[in-house]
Amino acid sequence: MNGERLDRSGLLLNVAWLEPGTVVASWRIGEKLGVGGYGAVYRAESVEHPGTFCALKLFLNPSDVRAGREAALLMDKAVHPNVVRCLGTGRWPHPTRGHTFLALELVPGLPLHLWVEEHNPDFARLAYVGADTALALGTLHKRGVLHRDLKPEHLLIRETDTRPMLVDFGSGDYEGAGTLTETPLPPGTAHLRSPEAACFWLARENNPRARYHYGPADELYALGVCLYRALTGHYPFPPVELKFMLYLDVAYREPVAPVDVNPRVPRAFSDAVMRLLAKHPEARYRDGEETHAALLAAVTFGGREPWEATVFEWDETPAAEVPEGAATSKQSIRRPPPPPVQEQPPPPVPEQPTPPAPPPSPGWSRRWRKALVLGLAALVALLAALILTPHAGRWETRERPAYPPEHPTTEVVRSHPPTAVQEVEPGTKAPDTAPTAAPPSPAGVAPAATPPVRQKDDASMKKNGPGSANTPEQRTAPSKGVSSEAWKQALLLCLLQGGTACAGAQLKPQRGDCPPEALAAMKSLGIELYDGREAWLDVTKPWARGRDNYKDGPVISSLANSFGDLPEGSVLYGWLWVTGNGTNEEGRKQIFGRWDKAKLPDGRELPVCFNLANPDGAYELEVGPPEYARLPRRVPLVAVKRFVFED
Ligand SMILES: Nc1ncnc2c1ncn2[C@@H]1O[C@H](COP(=O)(O)OP(=O)(O)OP(=O)(O)O)[C@@H](O)[C@H]1O
Repeated sequence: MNGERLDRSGLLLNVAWLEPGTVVASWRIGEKLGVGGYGAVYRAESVEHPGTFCALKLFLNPSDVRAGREAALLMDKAVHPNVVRCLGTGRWPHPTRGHTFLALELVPGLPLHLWVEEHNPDFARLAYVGADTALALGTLHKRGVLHRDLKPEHLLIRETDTRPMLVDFGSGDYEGAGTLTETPLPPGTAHLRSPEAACFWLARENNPRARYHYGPADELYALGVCLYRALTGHYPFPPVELKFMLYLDVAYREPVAPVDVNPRVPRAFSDAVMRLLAKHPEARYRDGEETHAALLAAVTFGGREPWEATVFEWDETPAAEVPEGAATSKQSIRRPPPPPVQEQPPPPVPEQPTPPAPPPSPGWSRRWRKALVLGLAALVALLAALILTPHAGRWETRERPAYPPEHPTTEVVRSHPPTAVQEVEPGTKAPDTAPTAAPPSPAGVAPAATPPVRQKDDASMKKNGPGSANTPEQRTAPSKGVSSEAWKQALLLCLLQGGTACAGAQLKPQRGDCPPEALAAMKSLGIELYDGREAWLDVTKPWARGRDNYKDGPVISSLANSFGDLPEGSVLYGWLWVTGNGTNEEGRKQIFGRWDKAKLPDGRELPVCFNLANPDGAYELEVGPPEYARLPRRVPLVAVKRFVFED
């Protein structure tokens, strides 16, 4: 059938319903392979070269800008053995006003989730699929290409060799590409959004100017969701939930570990997926390459038996039900029940000394209250799990502004290489040698401040012996139910991940010199020592109005005004010590805080040494309960050359 006869304008055709035999350019339409929100995909045969097939994707809307974007990516920037190739493109039925079509390499096979449920592969095969996908994503990311809509439906497993093939780059992004949406989040699928994206949306849903910057860490999270779905037959959080509730879950609720949904899953596989699903991007694998290596290592060193098992149990149809004449019984998988909704401990919400600010609208008020209660519930419950030991300390002594020489002559002892420059002063108690819980740092950037020292070993860290649970990749996921052990592990995880919504163990700030790299970085940024600015204390609590409660632990802040060449909005990574620091001479409660890394809006990361303090070095704090501090949203900070605390 000729397209011109179907619609002369070439604009009003419903290309999702083309009859088999319709000729589109030089391709004859066959069976429909799929219809998505933007395009219909058909198996098509070349008219000129019978026996040559392609997957012909026709965009439903002739003026859809995704078409050009997908063609540009598939024919140039995203060319990769794990990405479907584009053989040609054009418009139909009108050569300029018609629907854009892409002739794509035909991938005979099934999307990831259906492939697993149809073929029930062994775990090793699935891990290789995950590893290959991670490596492909890593390569694309290095080229500045992001898929942005990674989901099981867009990961086809090629029938012939089980190679994972990425399809649908219509939402993809690359350097110089324009924006596709006028909403805070870029195009994508709700249940594959990362926690940081969900958090961004929760805070800025109604802000027409807010734009989330989607990055490789979001994509690694989405890969984690795809693998979770493959391993368990379910998503970490039910996609059917209302978007608001789903985003709350994604942002703040720990998913049940795959091994706790499907006990057949090898522990190391489950842990790797949980690491991809970490709430904090820096607790995930650094990139696709690291994810690839981790998955391969898990298979290689994991012992053959668990990896040779099939993902699901086979559910044999009883012989009596096999239709007469059938050669064998039809096998299907037995899918485990969905992840149990993790019980949360009752929220012992502390009294609010200050009345909350008036809400913008009744609807919002209810939402934010719910978010706040959920967040506080998690926070208080997690904190209750650890025994805290108080520690006394004092604010840094101020010195005259002067940059020390690039390489200070002071003798320094690197007691926690490579994370700190720590000065041990005569008569000072040596730092605890217990495992440290430093905020994660990117490779090559040494945090300026000495990592906090745990005063008490966490039981969950000791339990499994050396090397078993003190890094995110080694942690044991919380089991079903809410044993205090599970919460302790969750707490430890949160600490390592840098989630400020999580409570912290009692940690001790240590004195130490600001590392030369940080001093040099601050100098190069034109930041004067002891000069100060302000920061929005907690970017992960966007709903916080007025003051909010803080426990010991990592904090992610953003610069409220430019500081030298450090632009406003730069992200600051730091740590708060709010408990057990005693009171100052006026009886005010003392807290410590410092930031040791800044991430600029252009993605550069630089070590810094910023102290939480106003220019006088003393922080005004309301007197409050001993175990937390009520801190304002906006706090002062000051550039320092040493962190000095008295024991
Ligand atoms: N090259 C291909 N080979 C085989 N099947 C394909 C190919 N490309 C796409 N498909 C099938 O067609 C479906 C729809 O394709 P695609 O996702 O590109 O369309 P879309 O309208 O952009 O979808 P979405 O709404 O998910 O964005 C896919 O999920 C897949 O099952």
